[in-house]
Amino acid sequence: MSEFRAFSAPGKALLAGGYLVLDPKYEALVVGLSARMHAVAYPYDSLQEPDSFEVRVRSKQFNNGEWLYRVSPETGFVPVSTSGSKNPFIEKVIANVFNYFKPNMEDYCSRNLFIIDIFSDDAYHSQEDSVTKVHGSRRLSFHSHRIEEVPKTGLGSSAGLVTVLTTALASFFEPKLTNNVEKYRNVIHNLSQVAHCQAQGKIGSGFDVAAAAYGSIRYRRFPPALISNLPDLGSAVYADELTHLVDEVAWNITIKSNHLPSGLVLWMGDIKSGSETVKLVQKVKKWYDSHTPESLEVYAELDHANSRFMEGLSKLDNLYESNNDYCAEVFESIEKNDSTCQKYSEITDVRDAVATIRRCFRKITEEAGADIEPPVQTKLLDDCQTLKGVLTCLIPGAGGFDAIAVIATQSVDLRAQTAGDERFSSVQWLDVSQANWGVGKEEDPETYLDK
Ligand SMILES: Nc1ncnc2c1ncn2[C@@H]1O[C@H](COP(=O)(O)OP(=O)(O)O)[C@@H](O)[C@H]1O
Ligand SMILES: C[C@@](O)(CCOP(=O)(O)OP(=O)(O)O)CC(=O)O
Repeated sequence: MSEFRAFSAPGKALLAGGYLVLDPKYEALVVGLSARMHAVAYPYDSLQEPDSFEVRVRSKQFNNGEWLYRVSPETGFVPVSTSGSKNPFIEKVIANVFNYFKPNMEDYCSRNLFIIDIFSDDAYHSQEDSVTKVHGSRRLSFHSHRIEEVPKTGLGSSAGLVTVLTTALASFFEPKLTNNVEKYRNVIHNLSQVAHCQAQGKIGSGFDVAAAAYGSIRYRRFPPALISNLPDLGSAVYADELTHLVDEVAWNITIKSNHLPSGLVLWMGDIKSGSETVKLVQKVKKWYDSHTPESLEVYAELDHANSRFMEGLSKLDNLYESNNDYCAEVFESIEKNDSTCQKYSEITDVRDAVATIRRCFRKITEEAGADIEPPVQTKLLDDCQTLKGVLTCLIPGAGGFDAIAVIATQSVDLRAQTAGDERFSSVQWLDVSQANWGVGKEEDPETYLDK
């Protein structure tokens, strides 16, 4: 592939299945978000030295946002940084894409320099200390700090980066990929899961990478051993083992396309407080292991409530598609958010399921000492629940202090409804909503190019 091409991958919000999704027994609901990570691949260029590849990844929105890595067949495509700065996510993507495609130097001797630009939409990061500039024909935020120093909003920037960079890098080796990402989606997903786990140094559930690859989905995880059993990068068998895992091994993963009800919109509130997911996961695991069989019962209740939540959303989606008089009554009731809501099981089923989920998470919060739904978030969610147009609201993902997710009717404007209301002073509503499609080609790559 020799012309400019661009790709993007969505962010994520885990709406049901936090913690349980770490166990393949349980299914989760993760929604793709309109905030996307973008990658622009430039035509091949050539290095003076014909015995290795150089991959240059530039993130111009961030200070020192450039990473140069050299790889060669002789060293098992182990990336060597030639720019001084390192980015583990970029490094592992390069390592795995090259080990999967195993290019030989003869085929690429005059096209062994790959240049890729990365862009991230505003919602992924705090906009403090940034300026908005027109780049190409896009308005982007440019930060005065390094990417590692810019506060995040937890929308899955690393999962989106790994997935979109895997896609862009693979497009240098597979010419047909650019115009048919769908055909290579599974390969992109598998390579991205491996790279993301290796870069993070841990094997999470992978829901975030799955959402970046496939969009809004119902998700059941892959067995961690698939990745932990891989040999060390650089070993003589790594490339073959990786290819076997990506192409031939059954991952036993569940990825079912899903979406929020058409008549409803997802609002994400950023609370500008941090949450340490790794520490929360450790505390919950310790609680789970030390409180059996009660903890198993809590998980079973959570799983049942998660399923009822997902089914309730599907029922509302079908109702909205029916577009009949009863549908109008139900959605008008959500708009009013008054006592009439009690008349409609389509509303009460979803709210009862979320109430059970929240109650179980508060129980774990108390018993495990893990702030999944701490009291300040309970108060905020209870206040959100009273707002016009709100169907339900919850703490996404691992929970904590940093975010809330609200599902509301299309016409509602939570910014206007909460402006000046002290109860919501800690909330910054992100300019993001649900977007159901995964990694894909962008039709207008020239819009990323600064003339
Ligand atoms: N636009 C970007 N350019 C380069 N690296 C990025 C970019 N966005 C995210 N990253 C990488 O991902 C890391 C953040 O990943 P992580 O801590 O998992 O946050 P998140 O929850 O947003 O995925 C950053 O420190 C950086 O290494
Ligand atoms: C606890 C989890 O099940 C979900 C964490 O969801 P978040 O969306 O909170 O994840 P981060 O963005 O990494 O903080 C861990 C997992 O599934 O890997």
